[in-house]
Amino acid sequence: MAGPLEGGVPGVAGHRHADESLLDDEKSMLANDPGGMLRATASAGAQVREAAALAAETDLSMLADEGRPRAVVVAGIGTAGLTGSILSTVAGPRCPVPIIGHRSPGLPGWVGAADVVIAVSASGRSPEALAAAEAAARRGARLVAVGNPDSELEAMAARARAPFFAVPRRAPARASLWGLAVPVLLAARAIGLVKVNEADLAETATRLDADAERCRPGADSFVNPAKALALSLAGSIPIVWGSSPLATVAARRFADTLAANARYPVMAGALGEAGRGRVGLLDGVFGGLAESSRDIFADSDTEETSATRLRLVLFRDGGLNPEEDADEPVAVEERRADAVQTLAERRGVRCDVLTAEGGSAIERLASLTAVPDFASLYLALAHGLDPMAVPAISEMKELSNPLPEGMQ
Ligand SMILES: O=P(O)(O)OC[C@H]1O[C@](O)(CO)[C@@H](O)[C@@H]1O
Repeated sequence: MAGPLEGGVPGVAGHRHADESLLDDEKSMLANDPGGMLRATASAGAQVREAAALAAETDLSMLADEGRPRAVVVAGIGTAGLTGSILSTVAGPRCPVPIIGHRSPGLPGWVGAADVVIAVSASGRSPEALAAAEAAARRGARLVAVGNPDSELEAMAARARAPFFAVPRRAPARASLWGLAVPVLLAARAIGLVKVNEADLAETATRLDADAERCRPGADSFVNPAKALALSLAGSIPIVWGSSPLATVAARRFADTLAANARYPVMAGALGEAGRGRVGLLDGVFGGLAESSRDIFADSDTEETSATRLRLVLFRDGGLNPEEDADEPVAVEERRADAVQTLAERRGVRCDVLTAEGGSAIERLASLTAVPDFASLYLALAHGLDPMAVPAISEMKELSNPLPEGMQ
């Protein structure tokens, strides 16, 4: 096994090869996760409950009173930005109002008084969310803000007399997905765009709790689906495809957490789109060609057996009310998912399948994010990486942000 990187970039340390034994000992795993990402991820169910309680205390009457908006813009970056995709998929294709995710500072030029802007930022200070909130207030759009209490975003919402969901920041944004997403959904519910009810939220929270229990650090790999998924992806280039729009949101989320926590390069997207192009990867040097040149009797250190390979992760979603809810018949999505599994099998590319469960869109989404979230943490830990501190993100901020005045 390769040792930690030496003499490299400060703060960049870890093992080139995943070490399964690092996932055996709960105590040392927790020590290797000093920022508490495992604990924060296990709080997903509690985040749903807390956000639902928060919404009950937030006065959203100003949103509801002004009736249906022309469009809803969800502004934010990273995990905050993903909440826009979540809202869009929960609202479904029959939603009468366009829902637009906006991930750069400010707002599109057409946004005005007829629209609703939901500005989301876990820290309450991303330039993307702040500039959107400021532009929304200036242009007279209805504004709702979601983020850290006592932040610039809260102050901006107060100045604009806009509702603010104060989501306490206890972990990095990527471990706070549910705390950010639920207020966005409940703001959209107040304007009649989604049908999330209290039972859906309670069932989603219960499911997230149950998955956190199955994926707990003390559970061994053979009973812990997240450790098993992490080890199955170790050393590979994962491809994550979603069979439906909802499953695709979960696939993109997995790509984000695998990249930020485990620092793995991932390709993710909709299977429908992939089937017209990217599915060709299965035939290429990391796919079928790598598998066909593998010598199963060779020493495991030889180039042939240790070559980087693709691993397919397929998120399947049978759909809930296919006739009413989807543009594409579920049977088509299912046939496509069966087909890609056959393609992978024919080429010897390993495929892990996760199937959505639950009675509402939000619960089905949760059922496709819980195990993968934990898997991204276990993959980081198996490589000796701290899943929280990402030197490249801090360095990127440092190098790209201008120095404060007087320090140039
Ligand atoms: O939700 P925030 O605090 O606005 O941060 C936006 C994004 O920026 C990061 O903090 C990285 O700088 C991500 O982790 C996060 O999703």
